[in-house]
Amino acid sequence: MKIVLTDPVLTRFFTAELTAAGTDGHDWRLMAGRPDAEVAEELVDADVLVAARMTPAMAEHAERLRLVHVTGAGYDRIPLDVLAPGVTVCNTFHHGRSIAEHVVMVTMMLSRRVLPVERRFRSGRWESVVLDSSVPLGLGLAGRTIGVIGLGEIGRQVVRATTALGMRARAVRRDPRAPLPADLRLDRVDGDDELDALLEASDVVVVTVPLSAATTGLIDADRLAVMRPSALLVNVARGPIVDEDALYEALAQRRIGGAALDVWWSHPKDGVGTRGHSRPFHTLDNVVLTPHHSGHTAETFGGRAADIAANIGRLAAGEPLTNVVRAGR
Ligand SMILES: NC(=O)C1=CN([C@@H]2O[C@H](COP(=O)(O)OP(=O)(O)OC[C@H]3O[C@@H](n4cnc5c(N)ncnc54)[C@H](O)[C@@H]3O)[C@@H](O)[C@H]2O)C=CC1
Ligand SMILES: O=C(O)C(=O)CO
Repeated sequence: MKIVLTDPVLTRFFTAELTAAGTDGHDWRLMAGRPDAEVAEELVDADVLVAARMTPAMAEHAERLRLVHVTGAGYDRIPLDVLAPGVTVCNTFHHGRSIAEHVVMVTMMLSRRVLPVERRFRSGRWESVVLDSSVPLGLGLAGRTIGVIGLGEIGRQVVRATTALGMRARAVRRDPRAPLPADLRLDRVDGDDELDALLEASDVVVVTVPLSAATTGLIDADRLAVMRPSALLVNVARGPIVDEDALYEALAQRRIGGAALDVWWSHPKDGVGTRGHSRPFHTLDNVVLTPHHSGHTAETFGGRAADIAANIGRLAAGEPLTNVVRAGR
């Protein structure tokens, strides 16, 4: 099979793992960082694309394609409506713990004012930041409430990690009655129509739902207005789930306590700029900003490479694939 790989992280660290595990002998084309037009040309006679993103032009001309293996969980950047009906789309997981650890880290950075304290200390000022009336006193996490929007791979690991620190957790999910693992210590699980109640009650709100028509702009000005003035918003899912202008205004006017943003409204490859945002979030001191970095660990990518290799082996052997998000007809 001809397999086109465009994911730069998998290419850098896991090419050997991908090309082993029952997939030897295939014709791998490593195209990370190459222009979209070149990738599209390479896909004309390819069997498999392993990628985080695919343009409609790539999909239009990929006539031999049988499988698009997304290298992450979200497949919002795969043009399902343009892909031929025979193409199967699979995704991968293994990121839940790494992202939950990131959520704990950035929540603590915000609640304990790590960035302003560290910046002052670097500039040679030892005196306690708490004596500066412009910097609110740090807050501990134990006993505070974390509100998790979505209870999939990430949401569940966030609940496990934060309740282990003594936080109280509540969540909204589409079907609040569906069974959940018994070890999840949740005070309350509501349907997604109870989102406002979660926002009102939470000290930390974590966004972990996929991007879809239903979740675009889910956290808008009205929803931000419901949040507590000290509340922190952590978005590790996708940028457009939160309204960019409304969030910037809420942070700049200190109507919420702070935000940790790992995901953005635009992506460098889309040609919209390299910061991922059009409002100056990088000038605010109540934010922690990371470039889609929350899942970047050896554990995440090692697990993903193994899953993708195994699925390619199954495809070659004519066996059923795992993690199918759209079955080719
Ligand atoms: N920052 C990063 O590096 C990463 C970001 N992501 C993003 O996070 C999203 C979630 O990832 P996982 O938890 O692994 O996916 P998942 O598929 O395991 O869980 C998503 C959950 O959200 C629920 N959901 C969907 N719409 C909802 C709504 N309107 N209200 C409440 N719940 C809703 C689903 O039923 C599901 O339980 C992905 O789709 C992706 O966009 C995923 C992995 C890494
Ligand atoms: O898995 C995903 O959806 C990501 O965003 C990147 O790992």
